[in-house]
Amino acid sequence: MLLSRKSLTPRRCLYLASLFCCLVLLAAAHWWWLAHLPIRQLWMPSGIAELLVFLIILVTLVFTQMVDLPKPIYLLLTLGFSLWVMSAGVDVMDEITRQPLWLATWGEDMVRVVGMAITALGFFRLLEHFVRVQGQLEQLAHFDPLTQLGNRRFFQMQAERMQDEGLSLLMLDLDHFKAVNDNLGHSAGDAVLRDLGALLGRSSAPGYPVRLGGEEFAVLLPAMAEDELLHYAEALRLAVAKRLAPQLELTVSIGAATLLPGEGLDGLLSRTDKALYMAKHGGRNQVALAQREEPPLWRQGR
Ligand SMILES: Nc1nc2c(ncn2[C@@H]2O[C@H](COP(=O)(O)OP(=O)(O)OP(=O)(O)O)[C@@H](O)[C@H]2O)c(=O)[nH]1
Repeated sequence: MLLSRKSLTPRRCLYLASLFCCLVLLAAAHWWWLAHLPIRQLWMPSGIAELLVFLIILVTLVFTQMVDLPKPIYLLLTLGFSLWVMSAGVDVMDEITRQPLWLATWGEDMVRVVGMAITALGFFRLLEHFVRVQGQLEQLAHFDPLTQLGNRRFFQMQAERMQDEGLSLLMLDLDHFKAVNDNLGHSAGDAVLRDLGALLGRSSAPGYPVRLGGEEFAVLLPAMAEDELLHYAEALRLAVAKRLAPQLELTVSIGAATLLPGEGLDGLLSRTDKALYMAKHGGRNQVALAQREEPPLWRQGR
């Protein structure tokens, strides 16, 4: 929850209590020291409007104390609202008793201008903070933290976006990756996945490489003819065999498919997945092209 009483720490309560005391002192000063000046009516429309302004700023200040904000933003908003609420208090008092000019000028106008300026600065900082946090959330929601590639959600969004124009899909799965983890440890396995992500990022233009999960990756491509798609996938397979941790001699199996007329994304995914399965069971380190009715065409890569 945005507003939480937990944020209202004893220190913040003490601060609010001090501010309340200042406001009471301000009212008392007007009552006793300025009582000789002509008394005005608070219950005129302008008086009620000023009372409302005072209350709105006061309530906003209290709410500010109930939100967990970065400290510099919290301090700016609290200082700005405090000055502003004091000036609004002086403004309300002005409706009860006439004030000397110095008080109306310095206690009201100047303090209000400074308070509003500091509050505005606090709000700019707050907006900057929200935009930054929004970017971070977007990154977390759509990108895989290990490889920095898009994740499954990004894949789904991007595939839906490209669907109308037609699209081709490659699904890639590292061969015998478990052995890397088992022999060299999980962090070595992570490093391999990171390197594969970087390699796909460099080699997948004009496609969108994503990590679907584990050691399974995909590349979304604009629709390609079968020959072209095979050629592209083959180049990617060779790039992995040649450049991904050469000392480990890692390879990748690839399933490839192009969206057929009237076919949905689920159909495309299922065909590509089957083609990948066939590539694995055909001996790995190869590309298999999926077709609608017929069994996959094989392309031996060794
Ligand atoms: N280091 C690391 N390993 C992962 C991650 N996600 C999944 N794995 C590992 O990936 C391995 C996948 O193993 P398998 O499904 O047996 O596949 P494989 O060993 O590549 O064998 P084939 O796919 O049949 O060639 C498992 O050991 C998982 O623990 C990850 O984020 N980091």
